[in-house]
Amino acid sequence: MKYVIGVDLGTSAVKTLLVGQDGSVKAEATREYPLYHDKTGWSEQEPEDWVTGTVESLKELTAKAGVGAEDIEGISFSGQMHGLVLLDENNRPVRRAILWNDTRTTEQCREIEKALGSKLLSVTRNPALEGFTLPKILWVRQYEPQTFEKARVFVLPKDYVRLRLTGNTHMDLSDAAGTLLLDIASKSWSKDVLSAFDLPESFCPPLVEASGYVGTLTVEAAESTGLSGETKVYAGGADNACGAIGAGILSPGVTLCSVGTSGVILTYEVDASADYKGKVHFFNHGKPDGFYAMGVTLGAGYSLSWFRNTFAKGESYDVLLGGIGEIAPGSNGLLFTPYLVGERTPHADSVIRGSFIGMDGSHTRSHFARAVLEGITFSLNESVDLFRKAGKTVDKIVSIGGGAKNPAWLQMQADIFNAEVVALENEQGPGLGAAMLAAFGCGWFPSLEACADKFVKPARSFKPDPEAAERYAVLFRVYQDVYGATKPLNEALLAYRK
Ligand SMILES: Nc1ncnc2c1ncn2[C@@H]1O[C@H](COP(=O)(O)OP(=O)(O)O)[C@@H](O)[C@H]1O
Ligand SMILES: O=C(CO)[C@@H](O)[C@H](O)COP(=O)(O)O
Repeated sequence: MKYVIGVDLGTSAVKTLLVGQDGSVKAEATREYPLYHDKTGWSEQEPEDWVTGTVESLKELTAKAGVGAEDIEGISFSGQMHGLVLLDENNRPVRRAILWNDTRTTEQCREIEKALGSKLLSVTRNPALEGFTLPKILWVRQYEPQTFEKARVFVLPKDYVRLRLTGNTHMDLSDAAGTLLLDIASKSWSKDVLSAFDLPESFCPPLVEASGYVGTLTVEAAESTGLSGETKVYAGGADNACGAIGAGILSPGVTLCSVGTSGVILTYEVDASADYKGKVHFFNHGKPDGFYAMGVTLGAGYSLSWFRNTFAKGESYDVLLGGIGEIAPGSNGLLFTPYLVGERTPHADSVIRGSFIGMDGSHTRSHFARAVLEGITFSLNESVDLFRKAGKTVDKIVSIGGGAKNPAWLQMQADIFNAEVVALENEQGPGLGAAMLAAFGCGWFPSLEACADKFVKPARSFKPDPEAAERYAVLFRVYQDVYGATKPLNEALLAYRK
């Protein structure tokens, strides 16, 4: 049998999947890497850590798969979006990458709004948010001019890893869509945006489709990963575009819920005509000519990993969450908002922070753990609510990402979203989506849809429990009030953050 590899360069770790022509996952490997928060609101990673992690993970994957290197035909990538990697004339990073969940750029966002006016939404189809790439470029130019002086081109996280494996620089459209530099509808770098900020077109890498062929592995990359130098490399896409592909969301109808470090509610859009007035993100899909709209919770899986690392260091998620099934919906009056790094949808707010409301002496660690999951899911439900109010039917949701590993959380999602939630055989949607881009690129299937018929394998379905859904519908309104009530308090606390 022939195989392809999907590499998912996430925020917490890189995950690699070896997938056979029949869609079966033959082997998996993963490597974690650190996240640096040197100041409040800052979030950075070392691009070299991504490369080392990817190479080691691929090496483990090829070693344990027991498959001949010549049988692995293609490889593609899924990557955390928006992260700025500035490269010098020798393609070396000039500083650490500034990530999607870094919110230092509020000042630059206001500058972008002022300079572009209505073009911001009509061309880039998105508002200026701290997490996007252009504000980060402007921040480095303003605050680190000597560093910026060395930069010749910018790329996004997975593009840097692919560059190191192939020697070639590219960016795919689905990831370019999250930079605020792309004309989304015409699929080209926007001359208007580039000239407004005096950036040369050479600062942007050549654009390709997510399934576009971009070369083969270098001799060194083949040697260090155990792959063949003949393995074909396909560009890959933004992790949410790949998550959508890996969940089979290639036409309207089914919605995606992804809980990785961030959390996402995503719907397919057939063309660029939908107008959400900037309330949700609007990006190019990894399927050629497709689009998607999505709401984002900045600290979804991150809230749970923070909770575990702070209060149950070294414990597995399964042990930490073991007791939540015995607690009724509502966590005995304990409510959590997951604003640990600020929020995006529906409140684009870099100052807001999280809270536990309603603590009393009866609450155990399991109540807190359940409240964290409920708060994350309520935040995602704000996006579900927004799509429903915009006229979309949200009655079936495919759930992927690390958060989809826990069945109690999947049931909670069904109850809070009041929709059927479907989990797949393998929760690694973005990695599978990347493998599908390689399979499609290799010509195994005439379309991504045909590939999805074979590769996307629904495993379990969770239906809303009417009583729990009703209880949550009432509590959701209380959750929604917490933002407004805690906003002035957080603004007052800002002076105390380092
Ligand atoms: N067994 C589990 N049960 C519940 N949640 C989990 C489990 N394992 C991981 N997670 C959640 O998934 C997150 C990681 O998801 P992942 O999709 O790997 O993220 P990323 O792509 O951002 O690296 C963790 O931060 C955690 O919140
Ligand atoms: O910023 C966004 C989307 O706009 C995030 O969804 C990132 O793409 C990171 O994803 P994960 O690491 O959580 O998968």
